[in-house]
Amino acid sequence: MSKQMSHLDNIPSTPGKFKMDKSPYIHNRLRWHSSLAKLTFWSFMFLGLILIFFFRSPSSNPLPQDPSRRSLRTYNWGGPAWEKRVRSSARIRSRNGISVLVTGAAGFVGTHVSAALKRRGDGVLGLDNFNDYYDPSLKRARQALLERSGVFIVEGDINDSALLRKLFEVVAFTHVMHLAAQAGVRYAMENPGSYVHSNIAGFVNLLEVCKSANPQPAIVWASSSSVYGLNTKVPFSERDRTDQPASLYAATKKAGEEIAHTYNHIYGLSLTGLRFFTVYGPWGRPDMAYFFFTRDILKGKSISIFEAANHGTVARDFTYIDDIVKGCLAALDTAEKSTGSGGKKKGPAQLRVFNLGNTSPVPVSDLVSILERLLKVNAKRNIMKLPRNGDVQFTHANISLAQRELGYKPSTDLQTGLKKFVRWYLSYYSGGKKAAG
Ligand SMILES: O=C(O)[C@H]1O[C@H](OP(=O)(O)OP(=O)(O)OC[C@H]2O[C@@H](n3ccc(=O)[nH]c3=O)[C@H](O)[C@@H]2O)[C@H](O)[C@@H](O)[C@H]1O
Repeated sequence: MSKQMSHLDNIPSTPGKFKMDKSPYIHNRLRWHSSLAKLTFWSFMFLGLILIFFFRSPSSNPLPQDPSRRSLRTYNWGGPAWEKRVRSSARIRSRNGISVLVTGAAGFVGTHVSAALKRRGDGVLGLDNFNDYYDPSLKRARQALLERSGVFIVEGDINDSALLRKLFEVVAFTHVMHLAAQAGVRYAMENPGSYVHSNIAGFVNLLEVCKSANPQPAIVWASSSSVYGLNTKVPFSERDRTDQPASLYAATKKAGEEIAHTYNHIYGLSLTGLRFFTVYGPWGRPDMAYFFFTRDILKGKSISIFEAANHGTVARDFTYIDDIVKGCLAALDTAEKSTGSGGKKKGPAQLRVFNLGNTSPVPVSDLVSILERLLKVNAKRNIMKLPRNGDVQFTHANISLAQRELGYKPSTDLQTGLKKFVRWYLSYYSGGKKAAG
């Protein structure tokens, strides 16, 4: 040890100043003491700086940035007043009505579906964790909208088994409309954990509680067009292969479909997966292209429009929210009862998957042209190669199965749907509200 010390000590700090002392041992000891004092001083300074940084850092906020950590937030639920609100919101107010737990109720599709169910007299209880994947104030505004129509949204996470069990204790839900998920194709590369947390762990947790509920509810849930991945056969049919996902988001939705199969097979849960195709409309998601293109065109910022190799067109089967809502309600109305009870299967149960698309793909550049006309502003177009981050070149739904079984018949073209979106956007973000992001 001392050998090593003197060796380190003898290395000159400044070249040319090296001089051997007559008493190297004493000299080295003095230098060692002063180094130790310096080291202690700087260590304290460093520690102090770390502490200051830690306490001032935004990551010590109660709402951290990482969604998987965000969902570890504790929520306040329970108590007689809370139970009363839950019961009242879930109370059926029409003959033959159903009582539905809607997860992700403050989300885009969740808000529209909850409002539609409530309008026709069904009992609706919302559940949402209000995470900040995108502007939470938009979720709060949707919550306020639902509140006015008598829908209560419980604040909590689908990973919280105690909360879910409590909800089923208070209300014997006939159906669950499961729309809570980590959405977005490209964000999966930034935060893969949040997809596993919500789309896989959260879904399994929900199914675990549903399988043990008595009676078991029938479950309709959001899968995605992205499960078709690299499939090139068009239009995409439910019979086509879905084993080549192009993003982790798609892989977690595909996993969800397999998990649904398992719970149907073992526990007799009635399960219907809906493969949504790029849903858009008023109260939409700010992370989606039509939404942030609108914001950026209005701000005069350039937008990136993706194109495939050799100037290939990138297109989406954009589907208007009202059509999707009709598909969701039809799926709930045609869902058969689950067959199990007390966690045991009593007989075979219904297992379905449907495409809910518009069956009329539109190139992204045409979407931009429509927005330009509606906004009366020319977009600053920046044509870019389709990045390799999960995007696929095109989507196109074959909807004949949904047509046959659900009476699903989309009726809104992109021009009409975007007109409604733009009208909402302009009114929502006027009056002091700022565009998200
Ligand atoms: O159907 C689904 O299951 C998914 O639909 C949606 O995914 P996508 O179809 O990828 O929608 P979205 O991001 O709006 O991009 C639209 C188009 O704009 C192109 N695009 C995108 C961004 C950009 O900067 N430039 C661009 O050209 C882009 O290449 C694409 O062609 C949902 O977000 C997703 O959660 C999931 O529900």
